[in-house]
Amino acid sequence: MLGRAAVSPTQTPPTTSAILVARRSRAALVAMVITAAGSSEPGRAEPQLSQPPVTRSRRPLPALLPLPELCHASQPSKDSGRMRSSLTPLGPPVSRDRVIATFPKWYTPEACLQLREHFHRQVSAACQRRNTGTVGLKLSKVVVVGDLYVGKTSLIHRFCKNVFDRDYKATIGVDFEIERFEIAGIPYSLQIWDTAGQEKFKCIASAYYRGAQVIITAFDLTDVQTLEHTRQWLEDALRENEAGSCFIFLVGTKKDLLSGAACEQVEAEAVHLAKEMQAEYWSVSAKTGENVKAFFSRVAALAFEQSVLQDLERRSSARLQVGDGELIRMEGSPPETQESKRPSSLGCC
Ligand SMILES: Nc1nc2c(ncn2[C@@H]2O[C@H](COP(=O)(O)OP(=O)(O)OP(=O)(O)O)[C@@H](O)[C@H]2O)c(=O)[nH]1
Repeated sequence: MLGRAAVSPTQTPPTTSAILVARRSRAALVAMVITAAGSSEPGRAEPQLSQPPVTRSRRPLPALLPLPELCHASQPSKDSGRMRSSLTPLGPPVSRDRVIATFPKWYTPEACLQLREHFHRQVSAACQRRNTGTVGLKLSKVVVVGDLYVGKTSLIHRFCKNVFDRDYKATIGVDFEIERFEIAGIPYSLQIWDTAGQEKFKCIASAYYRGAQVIITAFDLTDVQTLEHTRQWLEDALRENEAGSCFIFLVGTKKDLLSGAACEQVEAEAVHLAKEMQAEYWSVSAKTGENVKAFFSRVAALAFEQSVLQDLERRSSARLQVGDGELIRMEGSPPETQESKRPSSLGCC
């Protein structure tokens, strides 16, 4: 399991800024920066819920800081249903259900970031020519935020591990999973960050918002207050990122708990808010798995397209045409600045 520390609640946890390096069960090597949240002890946080009854088993998790290059090289090797991409000679094969050949569709056209049904023309051409630069080596950061108990962890676990746990274990600080895809024949990875919804861990979690390519704001379809809070969650996440640099998704969870009519009513409200937030809207259920794979495929495809377009743009702007048309390649253009530019052709946030 990536992003989870094997620290028992009974163990005395390391104090502020103690850095551990551990070998994870999925052979990931990560550096874990453990920081105490206020006066609360990492790994011993008691979920503070005003509402639902909870199982008091805890997720003894400190904040985790991955080393992207190590994480990328240390993916889980599940045996079944894998395809080996010709472009990933070093990594294990990508699971069949992570292969995206056609552009995944939106949930509702009323609140969607991209109405196209096909990959961007330039992106398709670049993929066909295998001219996608360093995109295949990139880990795109996805940050999931929202109130406690809305089902952020459950959503990620349903997608990454195909499991659902009825018991609530509060996330302490942050946690992450890495999912590898093959999109239009090109390897691509998402680093999906699960953040704590509890107020007292917000200071830890917010330290990990920076550099997000995708922000997922989650709310519970059965609790309208959590929808109202998404605005604030988004604001906090955007504060740590460059304006216009992130794809934003608004996701209603626990769809299985609502009847069709009740769901439609909340969805109408959520779609309205999504438009204001310039977000794409989805309703999902981690319990039944409804829409979970389709949703993350959409996230991966949009992030991939953006990465390819940015890479093409970065490479073309690094060339200066001179004299009789000879090209000079400029080395060392600042990658951060270039990376953070959203291509206008994507037409989103
Ligand atoms: N019926 C149903 N229950 C769900 C669903 N998703 C999550 N839950 C339940 O809701 C509770 C909270 O889920 P979590 O995924 O732990 O919530 P969280 O948002 O990660 O909470 P924090 O880590 O505290 O921020 C758990 O008891 C889950 O079993 C769903 O799709 N359907």
